[in-house]
Amino acid sequence: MTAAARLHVVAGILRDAAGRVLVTRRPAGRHLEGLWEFPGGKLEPGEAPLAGLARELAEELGIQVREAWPLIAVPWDYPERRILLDVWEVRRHEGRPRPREGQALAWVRREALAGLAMPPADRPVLGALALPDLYLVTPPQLRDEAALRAGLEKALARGVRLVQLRLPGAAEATVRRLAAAARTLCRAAGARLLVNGDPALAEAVGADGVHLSASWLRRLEARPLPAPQLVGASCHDRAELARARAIGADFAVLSPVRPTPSHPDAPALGWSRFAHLARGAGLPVYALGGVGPADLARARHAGARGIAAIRALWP
Ligand SMILES: Nc1nc2c([nH]c(=O)n2[C@@H]2O[C@H](COP(=O)(O)OP(=O)(O)OP(=O)(O)O)[C@@H](O)[C@H]2O)c(=O)[nH]1
Ligand SMILES: [Mg+2]
Repeated sequence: MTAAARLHVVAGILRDAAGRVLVTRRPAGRHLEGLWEFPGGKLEPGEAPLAGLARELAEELGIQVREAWPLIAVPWDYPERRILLDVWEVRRHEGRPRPREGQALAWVRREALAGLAMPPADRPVLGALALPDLYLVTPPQLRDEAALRAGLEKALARGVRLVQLRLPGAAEATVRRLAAAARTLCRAAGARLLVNGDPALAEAVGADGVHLSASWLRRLEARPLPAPQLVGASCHDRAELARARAIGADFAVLSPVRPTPSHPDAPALGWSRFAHLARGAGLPVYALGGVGPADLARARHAGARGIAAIRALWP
């Protein structure tokens, strides 16, 4: 069966002023009855996803969607049906959500969603929601511990919550020393630290996970570290994204979106190619390569989970 044969389901993430997320409970007598879900439903034939989302949320909640961007599209096979769960974050809407179909409705803190009984297809959606918008990658030539501390402290103070320590060509002792320093700072700020390279080394230094280079990604048959440790992967094309999803990576970084001084010869994807690849990836994708925080809205409309950067995020 091809992707086109899947039942295309659109669902929306709505937040209240306190940042809590809206979930509704599937009524008795329907598929997966009694489970909590994100409001939404099946697309009608020929309907565009955003139009379908607006229709479903008007029908179920009585609200008007004004702006939304894609979060993640999860292909999922239930024994009785195959779906593409296409989840959007609603940025702006009008009206206060009311249960128009007799369904129970609850606003839940993002951290508490994992404790709800939700359909299994929603697991990757919770993973995407738990990731931050910005992903800092440390500068490749960095070897000095004081410089690392100074840069990291500033970046963390500015709100960075996910950091990749990337030290290409560094000796293992250097990786261990710098990772220990970075780990202390990241922990104190509530940020997660991933180490680029060998998963065993990332685990040994007490990082929160590993970031796989494309060559590590090629070598692995399965996810190298169990959850809740994070596994990220560097990807440049559709095949690498498919591999990242196949081994169960938590997210991918897709590059280069734009030409960068560090990789002047690598052909840039551009936003439309990025959007095309990110859309079908089935896992959260960060945009990397000549992008910065100023590109966040554009990246999110193109289906990115967020932006990853060295220069634009390193103070
Ligand atoms: N809306 C929504 N549907 C989900 C989620 N997760 C998930 O697996 N689904 C599945 O996607 C499909 C949603 O379509 P729907 O809401 O129109 O469900 P339905 O078949 O009960 O509707 P119907 O009674 O009108 O035919 C169902 O199979 C549902 O189990 C989710 O978070 N939100
Ligand atoms: Mg529905």
